[in-house]
This record gives sequence, structure tokens and C-alpha cells, in this order.
Amino acid sequence: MSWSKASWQRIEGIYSEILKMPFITQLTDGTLPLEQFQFYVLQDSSYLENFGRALALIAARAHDVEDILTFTRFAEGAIVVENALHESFFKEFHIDKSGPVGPTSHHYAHFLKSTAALEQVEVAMAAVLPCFWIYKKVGDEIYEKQKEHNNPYQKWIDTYAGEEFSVLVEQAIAACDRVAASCTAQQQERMHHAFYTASQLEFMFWDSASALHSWPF
Ligand SMILES: Cc1ncc(CO)c(N)n1
Repeated sequence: MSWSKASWQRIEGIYSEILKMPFITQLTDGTLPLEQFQFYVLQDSSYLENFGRALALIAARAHDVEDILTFTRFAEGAIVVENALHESFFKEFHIDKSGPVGPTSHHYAHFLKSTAALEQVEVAMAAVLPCFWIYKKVGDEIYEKQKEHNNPYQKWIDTYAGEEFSVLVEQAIAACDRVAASCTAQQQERMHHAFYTASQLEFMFWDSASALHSWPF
């Protein structure tokens, strides 16, 4: 079995819980409270900037030229999406840019940046994979399930259910499988662990938006 298939099997339980989350079901039927979407977009804007930095670090540390190119493109893509959030969602949903970055977005961003900087690069590639793969699967699920034609969050849904994102996700999975093939069993296990941790953080990211989770002081 490929590394990616085995890794996905381990997070199957997390993924099915994600699909049941109120944030996701409400995004699907368009009933998500505005305040929660605003909170989410603000957190995601900070997240994407840091995700882009982590991807650029991985590009710099990658062993082969093909991966340098792939991760450089990913880094660019993350910043382009971040800019798009600013251009459209921030304006359309009246989001206050000066709002604080909450603890979950902060933690996820720092997990990715420290993993990208300090862990073996293959482990770092595994750590960023759920960001692609889970969003793709969730985007497709929402797109298929939705019945509402006037969903205020349609643009968000289209970003991740679209063909363009799908191509990137395939590349990210392929890169992980390629590098995993030359890793020892122990190194592959560390890759699995990073993938699992990031998947938990994906769950927590949406959960924190439902709860509007902020710092205590
Ligand atoms: C938290 C999070 N994970 C993944 C993505 C998709 O890249 C995103 N926009 N935000």
C-alpha cells in the first residue's frame, strides 16, 4: 500500500468527524452564522500566510529540483489565495482585519513552520499534506451535498471543490509518496505522525471557529 493510502486510513476517523462538524454542515446549507465565518476567514488569512512560509521553507530544503518547483508553486498558491481572501471575503463579509489571531490558528501555523524548519523535509511534506487533501475532500463533499442555490458561502466552496485545487492536491500526494519510498520504516512512521497531527489541527481549526475560541486575556 502507498504511504498516502496508509496515512489516510489512519485519519479516516478524524475525517468522518470533520464531515459531521456544525461548521461544515452549516457551511453546506448556508446557515453558518456570519460571525463564525468572519472569525474563520480572519484566522485563515493568518494561517495561509504562514502556510505559504512553511511551503517556501520546504521548497528550499527539498532534495530534488522537481520538488523545489512543486513546493515553490504551492507557496505562491497559498499567498494568492490569501490575497483573494483580502480582495473579496474581507470586503464582502465586512471583516475587521485588525482582529486577533486566535490560539488554534497560532498553534497550527507554528506547528507547520517549526516542522518545516527543523524536521526532516519528508516529515515536513507530510505535515502540510492534510491542508491540501482534507480541504479537497471536504470541498467536494460540500459541493455534492448542497441543495441551497443562494448559499452566501458559495465562493468559498468553489475554491476548494474546483479542478484547479484538485491538480495541486494530486501533486502534493504524489510528492509525499515519492519521498516516502526512499525513507526507512521509522522515518515513514514520523511522516504518518506529522500527517495525523496536522489532521487533528484541521478539525480543531473549524471547531475553534464554531466556538469563536480566543485567548483568555
Ligand atoms: C486551516 C486551513 N487548512 C487548509 C487550507 C487549504 O489550503 C486552508 N485554507 N486553511
